[in-house]
Amino acid sequence: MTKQNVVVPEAMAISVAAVTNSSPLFPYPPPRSGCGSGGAGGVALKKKYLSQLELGGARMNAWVESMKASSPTHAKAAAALAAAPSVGVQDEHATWIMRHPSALNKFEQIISASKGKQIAMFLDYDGTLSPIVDDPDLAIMSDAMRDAVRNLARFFPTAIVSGRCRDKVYNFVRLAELYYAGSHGMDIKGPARGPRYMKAKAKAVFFQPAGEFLPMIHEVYKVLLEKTKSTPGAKVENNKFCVSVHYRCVDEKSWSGLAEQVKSVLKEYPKLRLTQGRKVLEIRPTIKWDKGKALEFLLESLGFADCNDVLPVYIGDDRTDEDAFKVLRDRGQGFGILVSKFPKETNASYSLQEPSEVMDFLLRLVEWKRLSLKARPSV
Ligand SMILES: O=P(O)(O)OC[C@H]1O[C@H](O[C@H]2O[C@H](CO)[C@@H](O)[C@H](O)[C@H]2O)[C@H](O)[C@@H](O)[C@@H]1O
Repeated sequence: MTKQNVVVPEAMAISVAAVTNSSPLFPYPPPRSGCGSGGAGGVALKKKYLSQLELGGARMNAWVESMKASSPTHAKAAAALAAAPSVGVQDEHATWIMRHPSALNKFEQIISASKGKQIAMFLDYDGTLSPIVDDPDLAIMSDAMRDAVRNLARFFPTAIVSGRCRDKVYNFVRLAELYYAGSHGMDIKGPARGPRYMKAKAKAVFFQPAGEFLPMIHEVYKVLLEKTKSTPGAKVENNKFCVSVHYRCVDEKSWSGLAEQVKSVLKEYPKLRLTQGRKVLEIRPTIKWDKGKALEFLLESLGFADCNDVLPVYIGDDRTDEDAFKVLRDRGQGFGILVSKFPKETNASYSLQEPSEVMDFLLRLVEWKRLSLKARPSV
């Protein structure tokens, strides 16, 4: 195993929480953020765990623990919460909600922060605009959600930022007026014409920072298809600049075998790395590009580089969205909104429980904008 394709920090942090059961928070660390590492105790745990990982044998366990923890819907995680003293759990939940209040409850606060600024919307797809389902090909977005997003884009520049390849996510969303960043931001394309309200500010957008990896990703996709076909329920998805290996429908007993299969393939590709999403292993180029970088790139393309008159709002449910939440937090600009029913460590400022709440939030934004335009004195 070469160094390039080991993603110790994410897997390790997840596993520490999962293995030690030190907190009723669902194990969902923001990658590379250092946030929620648990102070000195957390560092000690990480060190201890790192040495376990270095023992080699434990490394696979770490991956499997991490895979188990990768979706808050995991039955055992839910059972663990149910078994924990309910007062403690409730306290933890209340504390978490205080730190990441509902974006619906704090709508006025969000709006008042947007005074004099153009709101720009960034939306993840799976788990945010469409509910999580077993078959990735059936993650259909409702017509009502599509209408909400269509109306949103009439007032605010709107981008979909997804781990799926751009064509696939476009086929689900089917709104030509949006910006799309597929393959975790490695394939960005804007609409033929920028939004009218952006005047001449917005530039034409097309950017593929991982172009040179295309043949390699395609090859790895084919190898993984072959390699994993002995694992019932495993599904390999070609996302153009990255590959997803789904294990949502794989028997838990086979997870470690599947992780082993994937890692044995990756040994041959030191320029690729492995990350995790919700019951999915993601294989992607080692380039320093993620949803956070895509967000910055889009803001610049929209004419908002180094300027204060924009309020970016990013809504997402997954670990990969943490890169974008962190960018907003570091810039001290705009807000991240995490979609989750359960407390998770996050760089987001606000929370929403599920896609239906995301839709309510988008509808309220549209309604607020309509009313504020109506209330404007005519010149
Ligand atoms: O960034 P996203 O738009 O959230 O994409 C992340 C991955 O989403 C999809 O997988 C997830 O949703 C599936 C459908 O609900 C679910 O079956 C799977 O378990 C989830 O991981 C998509 O299929 C992946 O390619 C994306 O990378």
